[in-house]
Amino acid sequence: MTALDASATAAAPAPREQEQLLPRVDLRGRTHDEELVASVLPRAALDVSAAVELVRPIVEDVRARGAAAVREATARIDGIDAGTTRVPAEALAAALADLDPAVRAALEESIRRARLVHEAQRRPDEVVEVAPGGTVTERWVPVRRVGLYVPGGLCPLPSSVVMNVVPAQVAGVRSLAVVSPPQREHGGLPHPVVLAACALLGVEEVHAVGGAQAVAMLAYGTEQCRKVDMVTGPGNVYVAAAKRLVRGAVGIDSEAGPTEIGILADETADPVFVAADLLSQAEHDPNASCLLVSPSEELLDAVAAEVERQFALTKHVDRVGPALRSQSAAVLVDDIDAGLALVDEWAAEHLEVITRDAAAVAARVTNAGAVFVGPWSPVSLGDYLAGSNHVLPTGGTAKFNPGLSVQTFLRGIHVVDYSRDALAAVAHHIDALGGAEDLVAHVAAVRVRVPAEEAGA
Ligand SMILES: NC(=O)c1ccc[n+]([C@@H]2O[C@H](COP(=O)([O-])OP(=O)(O)OC[C@H]3O[C@@H](n4cnc5c(N)ncnc54)[C@H](O)[C@@H]3O)[C@@H](O)[C@H]2O)c1
Ligand SMILES: N[C@H](CO)Cc1c[nH]c[nH+]1
Ligand SMILES: [Zn+2]
Repeated sequence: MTALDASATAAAPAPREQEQLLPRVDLRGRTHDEELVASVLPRAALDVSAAVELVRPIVEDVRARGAAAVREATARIDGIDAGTTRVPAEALAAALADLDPAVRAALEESIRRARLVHEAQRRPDEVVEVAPGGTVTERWVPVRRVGLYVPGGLCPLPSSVVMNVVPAQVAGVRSLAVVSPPQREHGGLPHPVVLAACALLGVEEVHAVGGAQAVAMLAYGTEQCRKVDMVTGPGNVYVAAAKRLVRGAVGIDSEAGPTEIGILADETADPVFVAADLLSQAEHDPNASCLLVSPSEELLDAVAAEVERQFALTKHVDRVGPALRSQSAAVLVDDIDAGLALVDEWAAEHLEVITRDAAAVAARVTNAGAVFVGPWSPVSLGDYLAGSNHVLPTGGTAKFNPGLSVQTFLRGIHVVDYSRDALAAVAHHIDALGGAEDLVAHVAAVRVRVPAEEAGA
């Protein structure tokens, strides 16, 4: 019995038909708590936790044996055996020289808009004078060396070069290494548009390696790639699992795994737009997830018909079909408030709000990687050209993780600078707190500087 069958037995929703695209779930009259959402709205069967055990041997092998293990994993999984992962400088230059001018213009505009948004995220150092002679400065310092993952298994994503590299550069990261899966039809190098995007942004270090072996190579270093301090970027469930495994050895950004779209819509939404947006994100991965939530039965009916119609015309049916059948749903709710509670609990990577007063409804959303307001802000705009970042948390981690930003690459270091008088003014408090914790050496470290017998100390 599936989780959906079980929930149907326990209460209202009808059993899902596995063959149906975007199966319907009726949640009218139900409270949208965590348990209900987990049981009724599935995420992919192969989740990050399950994939961790699958990629652990790859990550451990790379840690132990370095470049030889990377090479063997790449040969076994990607079917490419190359002596080195490093992409030659000439290949980067050639990819840029050969880049289609229309794609170059689009990348340049995408970079320009992303820079505008990400430069606004830069934080100035804050100096706080806590007491006369006593300051604490928060100094924002970039991570020194980062590894940026650019997907390329099912389709190459040059737009993810922009989304990784722009915030890292704006943050002031000095050393960047981009990794992206080797492509058999391109001589074992990453896709030429990925290489061209790197060249356009001035990235010089690119490695032709993908999956868990790429993440492990960055995290532990090999003879061919110097260890990084942080790994960021989106990827499939194996990439997300590997990032979870290396966390601690390096920093990571959020778990930006298989794509998700949630749409909260009412009867004012155009079913053609809604269906197109669901398909647009389902085409990333058979493990992608799509959730439509509405109080309008008429809209759900119209979208169901549109999904069938557009599915018959779409290219990547091998990905869209499983995504829409296995971990997607169209959910009928009582009203927009109930819909908001549901999408907040699901915590989508992307959430579109296509309702009357969409901006006001969107302002009430608390859990989502990014929110898209009204009919003219589809997720595809954010994927490429809005200026927002498309590397976003998935699997419900939007409840506690933000998308990739300039802050991802910065650490706030507190710099404490007190004068003797400022220290003396609080020494009696340190006596009290150090005494309460029975940490006498802490108290002594202050009292050797400002003895208790001094007046005012
Ligand atoms: N959340 C986000 O911000 C975001 C953004 C863009 C893309 N994405 C997601 O990125 C993913 C891209 O996936 P992709 O597969 O096209 O490319 P990918 O580069 O993420 O993964 C490809 C690599 O996975 C490895 N791999 C494949 N099958 C494996 C297996 N069975 N065991 C171990 N390793 C295996 C291979 O080494 C391959 O090189 C999609 O899921 C997409 O939805 C997410
Ligand atoms: N929708 C993806 C994030 O989940 C990002 C992307 C890149 N290219 C197209 N789409
Ligand atoms: Zn997309």
